[in-house]
Amino acid sequence: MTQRTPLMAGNWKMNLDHHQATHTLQKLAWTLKDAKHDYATVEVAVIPPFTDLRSVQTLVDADKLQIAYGAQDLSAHESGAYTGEISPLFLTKLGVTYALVGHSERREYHAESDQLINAKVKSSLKAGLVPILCVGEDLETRRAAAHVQHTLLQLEAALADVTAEQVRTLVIAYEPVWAIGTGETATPEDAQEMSEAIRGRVAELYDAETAQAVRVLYGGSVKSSNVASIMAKPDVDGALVGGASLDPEEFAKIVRFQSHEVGL
Ligand SMILES: O=C(CO)COP(=O)(O)O
Repeated sequence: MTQRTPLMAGNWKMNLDHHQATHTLQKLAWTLKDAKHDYATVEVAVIPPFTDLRSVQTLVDADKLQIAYGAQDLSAHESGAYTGEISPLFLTKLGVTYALVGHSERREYHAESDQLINAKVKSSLKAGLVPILCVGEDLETRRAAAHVQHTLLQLEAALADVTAEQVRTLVIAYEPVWAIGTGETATPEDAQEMSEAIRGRVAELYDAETAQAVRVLYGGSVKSSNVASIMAKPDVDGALVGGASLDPEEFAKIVRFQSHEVGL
């Protein structure tokens, strides 16, 4: 069985300018250093706004930080007349590791279709970025008990023409829309049900080895007080954290969930 390294990724959304980003990242790095955090046991990533990425890169390089960083979105195209878009190649040039693809806020406010999300998954993989593919249902869909079917359809559409080899490197984030920024968290059982279903569908679409390699994160109101019980579930490999990742001490506690068994 493949050993999957847990990943804690902080999605800053449209918060923190490049000065604030530097301070926040510095504080996160110091807090984790003080706690003697072993990055080989739990990987850490921050996902700042585009305008912060160069400053983040400079700090990571200068202080030789082991914290990875990602982009919140990217273009499906490499270059050309696409005003306002960011090429995946520009991101790799900045040392970016991850790219969020299909976050629910992009799906909702920018009407991103499954087809576009599939194109972005492929453009990030082509550029050598690791997509963090976001899937998840809204409240209405959950109330209708159609959440598993809905989320797996999003998954399948996003993975069209993506090879098993590529999927093994992928991160999938299950983010139920009703739990994002609401303080409402899915139960650990909800997170496990969907993570297991996602892994099961990857096994059907590809093979068991691929399904064992892919990392599945949970996202939606994750805090230091609820992360440990969610991480205790066998198919949950980490968290995509919004609001709580803006506070470096709180985010460090989330990263260090193994050292404080809160909520278990
Ligand atoms: O959307 C999220 C992360 O991408 C979750 O946000 P919150 O942790 O603020 O609910």
